Amino acid sequence: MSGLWRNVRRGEEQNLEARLALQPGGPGSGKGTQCAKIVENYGFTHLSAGDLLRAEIKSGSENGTMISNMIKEGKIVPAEVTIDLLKKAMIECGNDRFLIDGFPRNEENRAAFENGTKIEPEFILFFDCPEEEMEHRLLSRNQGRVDDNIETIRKRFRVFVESSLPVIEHYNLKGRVRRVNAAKPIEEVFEDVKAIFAPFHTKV
Ligand SMILES: Nc1ncnc2c1ncn2[C@@H]1O[C@H](COP(=O)(O)OP(=O)(O)O)[C@@H](O)[C@H]1O
Ligand SMILES: Nc1ccn([C@@H]2O[C@H](COP(=O)(O)OP(=O)(O)O)[C@@H](O)[C@H]2O)c(=O)n1
Ligand SMILES: [Mg+2]
Repeated sequence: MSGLWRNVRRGEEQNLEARLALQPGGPGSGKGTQCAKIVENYGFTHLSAGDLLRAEIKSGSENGTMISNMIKEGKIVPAEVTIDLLKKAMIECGNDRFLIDGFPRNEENRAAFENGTKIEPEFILFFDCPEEEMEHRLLSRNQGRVDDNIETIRKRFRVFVESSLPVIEHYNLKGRVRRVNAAKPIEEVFEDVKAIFAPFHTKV
């Protein structure tokens, strides 16, 4: 599917042919874990919105402090910042199939992305997992993340319910959501994920 990016800074337009799967599931539902397995088996490039934002903080960019504060508070970073990073990553990687993890997380993310690209996602992969299980996983993740503490985790859960679930419902009404029971062991979740990705064939 073709989309048109407008590069605001340079006043240029760039064509981007892309097929997208979006993954807005809850914090700790296993998005990153399953994306890594999908990439091993199918020809998708995994882009994690959270990883791109954390890399932007590390790079010392002018937005770094703002992004860092938002992440510590479990808040959603303004869409233009995240979309700019996604856009760059999509253009640079040269692939045309993307699995975008942790996005869109709210209505602003969704509307800005769709209006900016005119690309309709092929499907939305929704990892459904009880909060209790997600909390347990996040507290045992051990990646040194500033937001994996109980206080921020509770805020992230609230943001998920108030802002991300309505986006999933929006796509559900369009028949685009593929729900996966993410409360099972990793390999069992992947069995269900494989059934969804099977039409995209194995990586060549
Ligand atoms: N199905 C699963 N069962 C148990 N633990 C899991 C499962 N999927 C992921 N995990 C673990 O839970 C933590 C969060 O997983 P991650 O993939 O980072 O989730 P997300 O990206 O959705 O926040 C990690 O430590 C991961 O190893
Ligand atoms: N689309 C996005 C994705 C992440 N984020 C920020 O980055 C944080 C971590 O996102 P993440 O996807 O890496 O977190 P997990 O769900 O993987 O635990 C979020 O809590 C937000 O503060 C954002 O602002 N906008
Ligand atoms: Mg993640």
